[in-house]
Amino acid sequence: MTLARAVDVTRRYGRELALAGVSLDIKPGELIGLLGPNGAGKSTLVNLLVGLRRPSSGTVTLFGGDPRDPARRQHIGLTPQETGLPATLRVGECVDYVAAHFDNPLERGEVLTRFGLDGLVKRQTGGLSGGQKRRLSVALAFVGRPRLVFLDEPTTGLDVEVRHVLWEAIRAFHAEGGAVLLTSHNLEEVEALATRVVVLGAGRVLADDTVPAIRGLVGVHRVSMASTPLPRLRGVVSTSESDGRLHLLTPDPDQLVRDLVTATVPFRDLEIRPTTLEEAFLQLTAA
Ligand SMILES: Nc1ncnc2c1ncn2[C@@H]1O[C@H](COP(=O)(O)OP(=O)(O)OP(=O)(O)O)[C@@H](O)[C@H]1O
Repeated sequence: MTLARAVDVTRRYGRELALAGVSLDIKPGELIGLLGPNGAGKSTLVNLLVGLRRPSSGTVTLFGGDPRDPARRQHIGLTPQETGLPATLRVGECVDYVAAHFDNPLERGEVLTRFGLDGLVKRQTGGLSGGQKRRLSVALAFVGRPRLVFLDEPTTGLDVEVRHVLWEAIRAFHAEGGAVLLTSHNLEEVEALATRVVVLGAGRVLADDTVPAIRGLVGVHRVSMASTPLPRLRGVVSTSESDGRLHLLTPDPDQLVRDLVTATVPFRDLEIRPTTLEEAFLQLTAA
């Protein structure tokens, strides 16, 4: 069963082609990280899936029907990239207002506890900090007990502590069986949360797989060491230096280590690890 589906979707804004033939299925229990550089088309894809915009061609379905049908939207939650909260409304009133749109909403107290907003129930939203406002905006997506939640850059601009509160709430929803599509520029976030990663670049899907598989697509390892300058070595695709250590990317780390030994390079503290999602992402989107 598919919760949301885009089939060969394009979307134009005038001459701008924001999506150029994108297909995506979201199934129950998935937590999908939608990654891509600025302007890749992430928000456009989210807006099509939730029925805020229509595709120029291709089809989009939500719970098997038209995403613009309010009955289909009863089962989704959404936090757009930019949200506004009525400044004079209190936090508790905001939750109650959203809850009034649903048949079986979460308890107000439960929503506030999950998102670390206890104690703010009587505070007007205009007086909240940026992090508190964002937590409330994300919390409101969960009020109607959705089956599928769309979060467009939920943690951008938040400090580590607040980000982790949101991560825990998203994880708890997912653990209870909820599905999530999350766009993010924070690769650590996608690596920490997502069961599946979709990489968009210039309006196309560049990769769609698990985090380890996306890393594997790039097929390089990072070999790091403390060392004096190195001789030329075979198979090194990039070299960088930080904190007195050299970092080499190579598809064959075993051969590289053999070559280092043969060349009697005086290395120390050798470390070999698979590519991070960030390294894979940079290579995929640079192509
Ligand atoms: N309302 C609009 N009118 C005209 N062009 C638009 C509109 N919305 C988006 N675009 C263009 O479509 C392309 C995709 O934009 P979109 O916002 O979907 O990308 P994104 O991946 O979400 O970017 P970001 O990470 O910066 O939020 C961009 O080139 C953008 O300028």
